[in-house]
Amino acid sequence: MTAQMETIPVPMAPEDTPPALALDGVTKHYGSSRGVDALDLSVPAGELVTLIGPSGCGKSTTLRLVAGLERPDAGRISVAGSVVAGSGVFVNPELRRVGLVFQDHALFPHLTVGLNVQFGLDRLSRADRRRRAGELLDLVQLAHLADRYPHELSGGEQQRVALARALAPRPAVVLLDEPFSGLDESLRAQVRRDTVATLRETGTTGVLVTHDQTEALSVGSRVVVMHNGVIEQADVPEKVFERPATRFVASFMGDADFLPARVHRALLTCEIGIVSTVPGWADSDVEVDVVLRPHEVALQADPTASARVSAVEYHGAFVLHHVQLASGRTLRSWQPHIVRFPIGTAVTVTVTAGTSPTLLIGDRAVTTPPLDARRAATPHER
Ligand SMILES: Nc1ncnc2c1ncn2[C@@H]1O[C@H](COP(=O)(O)OP(=O)(O)OP(=O)(O)O)[C@@H](O)[C@H]1O
Repeated sequence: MTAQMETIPVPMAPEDTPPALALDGVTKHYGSSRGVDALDLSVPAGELVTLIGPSGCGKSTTLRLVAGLERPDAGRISVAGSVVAGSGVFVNPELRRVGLVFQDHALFPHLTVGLNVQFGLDRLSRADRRRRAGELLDLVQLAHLADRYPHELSGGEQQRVALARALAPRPAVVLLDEPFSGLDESLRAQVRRDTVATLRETGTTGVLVTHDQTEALSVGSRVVVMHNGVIEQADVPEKVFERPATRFVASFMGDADFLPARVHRALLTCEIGIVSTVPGWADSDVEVDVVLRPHEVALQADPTASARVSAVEYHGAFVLHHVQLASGRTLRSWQPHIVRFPIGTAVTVTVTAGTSPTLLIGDRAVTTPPLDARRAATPHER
């Protein structure tokens, strides 16, 4: 039988549906320390956004502001079209239609699984509470554990209960703060798949905070990269990885090396030679930095080459080679597990065919030549 990949369709909201979550110039400072600054973000209904950035970049502050655990200094937050903070409004957390799932699950230890899931449903009748909790426990396949207490569950089961509890009141948006980081590696991938499937199945809008680049890229229909309290880039995963908007995003989302380079007559060259053509840059002569990722860098043993393998890291399926160029700069190259050049091997370094790398001027990516880089092509170049 042929294996088939199952794709889960993302529910599309009607065009006139307001975003499930909108942040408009949201700012929060703690004394002289910047929590977040002028955040703008719109999350359409049904979308699962991942929020990633280094420690202290403002991820938790963003979630806390949306949940109503902090008040913004400026800006406005709307949930499903209603302002919940800003413009003189502050809606209390329990009235915001925002669900929360934390890393430590934060289940009530003295309540059974069933009662944990019923917790936020106090406006329903007792019978309706039980029915709704039952539906959610069915959804996360834990109905048989409804009478257990949290300490009688595995970490993965506790995480599913926390998700069921967050979804039970039909929130407009669920915030998930590193929900898988307390789970061991073997369980993590399965719980992650189950969680994403549950969110998709229920058409729930989610904002998931993670430290893990692979998780951010594989789970999010959009990835929001934060740095120093601001959003550096918010885009589909392919764009964030393949077309990073800034030097920071290029280096934070995956491995990246940077080499000084020049675009001259639409040819991108750097220390390793011609890298690619750059359509649209025919009239430019400009210094840039080129971003090269290890999977784009090819190596070939060549005793006459000036580059040397300086370190080799075995990663199982692939072997990461560090190569020192004549200038002393280093590039990295992924090789399949059967290729392992000994340290000191002289190698020719090229860029794999079809690569069109990101170019940076200063810390920003550029796709068109800067105006002052246009030059009058000399007659013999025409
Ligand atoms: N209650 C607070 N008082 C003072 N400063 C705070 C407070 N909460 C957060 N900060 C500061 O705001 C900035 C953003 O913190 P935040 O917790 O949002 O970062 P984070 O991206 O969630 O980090 P981590 O990944 O480590 O959890 C940091 O500089 C932090 O020190």
